[in-house]
Amino acid sequence: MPMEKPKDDIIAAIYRVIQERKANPSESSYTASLMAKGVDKILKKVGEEATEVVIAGKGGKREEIVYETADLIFHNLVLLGFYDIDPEEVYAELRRRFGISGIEEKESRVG
Ligand SMILES: N=c1c2ncn([C@@H]3O[C@H](COP(=O)(O)OP(=O)(O)OP(=O)(O)O)[C@@H](O)[C@H]3O)c2ncn1[C@@H]1O[C@H](COP(=O)(O)O)[C@@H](O)[C@H]1O
Repeated sequence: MPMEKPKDDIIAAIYRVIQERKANPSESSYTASLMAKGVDKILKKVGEEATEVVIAGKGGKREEIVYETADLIFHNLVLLGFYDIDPEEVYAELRRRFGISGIEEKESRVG
């Protein structure tokens, strides 16, 4: 039976599926196969997908930028899943930065 499409936080929903695939791997799961290959394979995919975002960005086609960005976000979520880092931790970091100018933040860094 196909999974019901989540109506709210798609990132949280995908992360839950990733954690479920990690805990209960099956042969039909791409996520499980990636996890089984280890972190270097996940990192390779993140690198490839990031490069594809760059190529799509150069091409300027909205549809391709959206498609490749979705691939990159998904593979980033697999990396977070590998280390059991909940996307909420990334949201919290983004919330902490909210309203702080990037230039100001860089100047305030020590070292
Ligand atoms: N969002 C995604 C998602 N985005 C991309 N992909 C897969 O990522 C892969 C990347 O494609 P590529 O052509 O770059 O890679 P490839 O050639 O297949 O792989 P390599 O040979 O490079 O290892 C494809 O198999 C895509 O289907 C995804 N696979 C899964 N999800 C989500 O994860 C859920 C669980 O998926 P399974 O683990 O497969 O059940 C799904 O319901 C989706 O919500």
